[in-house]
Amino acid sequence: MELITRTPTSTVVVGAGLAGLTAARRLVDAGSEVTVLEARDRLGGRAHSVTDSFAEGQHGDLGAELVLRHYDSLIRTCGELGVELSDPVFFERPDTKPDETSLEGFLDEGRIIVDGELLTGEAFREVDTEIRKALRNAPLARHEIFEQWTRRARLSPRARGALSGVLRMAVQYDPFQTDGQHLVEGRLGAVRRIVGGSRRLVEALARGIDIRLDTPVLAVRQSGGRVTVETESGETISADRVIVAVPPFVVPTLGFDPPLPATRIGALTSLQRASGGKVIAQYAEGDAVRAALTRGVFSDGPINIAWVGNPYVTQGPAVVSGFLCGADRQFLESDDAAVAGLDAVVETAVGSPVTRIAATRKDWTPDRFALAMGTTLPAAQRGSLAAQFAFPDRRVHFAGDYTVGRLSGTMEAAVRSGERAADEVLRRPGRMQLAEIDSTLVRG
Ligand SMILES: Cc1cc2nc3c(=O)[nH]c(=O)nc-3n(C[C@H](O)[C@H](O)[C@H](O)COP(=O)(O)OP(=O)(O)OC[C@H]3O[C@@H](n4cnc5c(N)ncnc54)[C@H](O)[C@@H]3O)c2cc1C
Repeated sequence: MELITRTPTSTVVVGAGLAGLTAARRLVDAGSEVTVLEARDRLGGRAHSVTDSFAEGQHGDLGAELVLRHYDSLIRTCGELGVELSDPVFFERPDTKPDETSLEGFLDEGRIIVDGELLTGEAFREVDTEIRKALRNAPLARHEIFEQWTRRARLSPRARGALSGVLRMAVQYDPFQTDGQHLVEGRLGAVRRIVGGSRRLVEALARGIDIRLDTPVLAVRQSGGRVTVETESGETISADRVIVAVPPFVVPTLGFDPPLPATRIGALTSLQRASGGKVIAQYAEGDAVRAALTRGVFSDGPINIAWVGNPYVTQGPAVVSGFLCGADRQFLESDDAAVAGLDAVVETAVGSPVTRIAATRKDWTPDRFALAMGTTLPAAQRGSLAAQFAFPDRRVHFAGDYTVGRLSGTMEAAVRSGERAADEVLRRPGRMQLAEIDSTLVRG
């Protein structure tokens, strides 16, 4: 049953990441009046491409980069906006068999570094055989923590080391925090990039939208059928609806009046944080680096994986992205340690010294507008958690990569959530489901 109501005409979107920009784009395209308030002096949030110090106009992505084959909404959006995607690269072995787990798909000669040694020949075969035997004889139980499984299955330190890099490909947690389910379900498959960096999508989404940068939001207040957003500088902006599209760990830093329900706060504060970020460097020996690292090289060190960030560039220097994730604060906090760590991974993979042209690094954990790289919702509860996070609170809607179940913590989740939040605002113009009446009209 539906009730005829006034069509919402104005919306404030808080946060100009992929979720907020997707929502704003959809609303503007539907003829709505939209204002986006963004805390930073730039767009994109955790989709952040940088070019400044790199030679030959190359870029690096300090945040989101890999576009997976099942990113349907993102791939469609790129198509609609004329944003080019690269050809795919396989990180897993392209010949991975249907009955192999994604973890087995990553077991590949010459692509895993343990204790500073690239596993090739007999050394690789030993580790490969041991891991496959362990998976067969003591299969990972559903939701068993990865570290627990390596002990139950009596893996040698070398095999554990090999897998500690591989497992952080799936989620950026430490082995003692990673649900083994993430490693056995699904496949990464072919991986594409946004040509020119994630900023190309960000710029295309933002075109023609009223966006105010350097405008951190302090509080969101609902009363009298309107929502008022208060900024840190004391400005207030009223609208029919608000879409809050900030990262999950930032939501508890905003004031909500009336306060958010206890269940939502409880769920938000229980989320696991993926700490860390990326170190990116450009190397002069482009061909050698491309040959060794285009499909990614795993390591048991703090840089768990490094890959060529611009594989569609086939000449000149190569840009390499290294993931810095986990609890090793020394690496997360020091430019020198992070860059030296990436150099070591690249040199080991290439097998000879390399010349670094430029480098940059970002740790997202202390960044007050992110407070982490992100989160992957726990496999066992992701459906219920995502439903809770996505549920509107009267006139306040929520978007962001944590409000989508299976793909939480990805660009695809951010885009899908933005579309969903915009549709909530636009839905059935002038009509409201009976179930929403209490929350949006009676209590609002
Ligand atoms: C290092 C790293 C690598 C990644 N790699 C990949 C990858 O390869 N593939 C992939 O799919 N995903 C990847 N991700 C995840 C991806 O970046 C995110 O899932 C996605 O960008 C999240 O978009 P979002 O809009 O939900 O959040 P965000 O991008 O974080 O956007 C939220 C916005 O809200 C703003 N904001 C925060 N607080 C306030 C406030 N008080 N007032 C106003 N604005 C505020 C922020 O500044 C930000 O712009 C990676 C992330 C990181 C950090």
